[in-house]
Amino acid sequence: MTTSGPPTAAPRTLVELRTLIDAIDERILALLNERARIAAEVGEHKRAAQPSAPFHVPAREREILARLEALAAGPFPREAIRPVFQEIMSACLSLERPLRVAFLGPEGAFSQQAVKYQFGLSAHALPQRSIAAVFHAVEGGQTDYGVVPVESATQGVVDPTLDAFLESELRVVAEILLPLELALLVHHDVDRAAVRRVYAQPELLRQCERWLSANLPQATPLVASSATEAARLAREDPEGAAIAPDVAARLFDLRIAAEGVQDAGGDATRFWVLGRKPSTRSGKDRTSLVVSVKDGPGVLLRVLEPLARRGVNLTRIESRPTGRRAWEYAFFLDLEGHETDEAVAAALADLRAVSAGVKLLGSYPRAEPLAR
Ligand SMILES: O=C(O)C(=O)C[C@]1(C(=O)O)C=C[C@@H](O)C=C1
Repeated sequence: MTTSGPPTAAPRTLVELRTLIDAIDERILALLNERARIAAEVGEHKRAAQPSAPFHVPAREREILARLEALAAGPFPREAIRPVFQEIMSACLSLERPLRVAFLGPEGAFSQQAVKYQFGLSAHALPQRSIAAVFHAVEGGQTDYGVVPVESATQGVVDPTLDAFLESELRVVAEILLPLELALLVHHDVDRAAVRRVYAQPELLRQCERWLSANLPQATPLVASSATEAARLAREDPEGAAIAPDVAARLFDLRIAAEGVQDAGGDATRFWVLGRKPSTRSGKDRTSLVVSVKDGPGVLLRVLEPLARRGVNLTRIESRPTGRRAWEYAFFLDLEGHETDEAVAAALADLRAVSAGVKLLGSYPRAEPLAR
């Protein structure tokens, strides 16, 4: 039997398809240049109209990202929209005035990954020696923002961050949740089988135990003080390797021999972004605060009761001595909602009435954990 009908188009060849992609990329690039010219003009406008107006406008960026994600119709993956446009906005902003962000160094530390994730590659990330130094850089205006860990897989709750807040007027303006992504870093010319020693920070070593015994049974694990120190030690040991974030490979001229070497999934590090001005309401916010109380019977109840009464959801509570007065304790709380929400504002007023003091650390958009 013969079939008749319109001839079906022959599938396009690989060369044809790549030629089409080249032409589309050129159109995208032309559009990016057009966007960048407009952003530079926005910058001139800000400089002329209101010299003190912020160049970085997180609320506008969130609005752009939310609008584009809502428009997602595929096949371009929805989850790729945020990183692509975050990078575009970071690059456009660098034409207005590059953002300066202090982070807990050294170069290659997890906090630097958090800076890259939140502010894009065009931001100037400036490493600081301590959490206190990050606070000082933002307080003194040397940087626009600071990024510090607040709960980490390696340290649990990061005490110096919470303690620094007791003495600072800075605000938490955003939170960042990064999955713990660890890599095995080796020398360029060395095969994984030739590794004799693996350097790692103790908690990171614990997180990779099963992977190491299955994949590098011949290597002796050795403890380092940090992930970057592990990479430095591996660099100096011809038969050494390190467990570290992959960014450390470039900094220490090592090769990524394996990625995702941690055993358990879903472990995330939480960072706070410090700023000088409060963050505006996004509708999906978290509020962090410190409540100081004199020790005595029922103190915890006194702190929790106003929240329960106002229907405010508590997502975390930590207690520690304030170090200022004997038997004075500080409770660090995370609540759902923004400080300007009616229920949260009422609960804060109630807390002020029943405690020795309430210090608001900030209300900021809640971050969802990133998919691996
Ligand atoms: O709308 C602005 O105020 C801009 O500066 C433009 C722009 C963007 O690229 O869209 C850049 C940086 C700001 O953080 C927000 C948005």
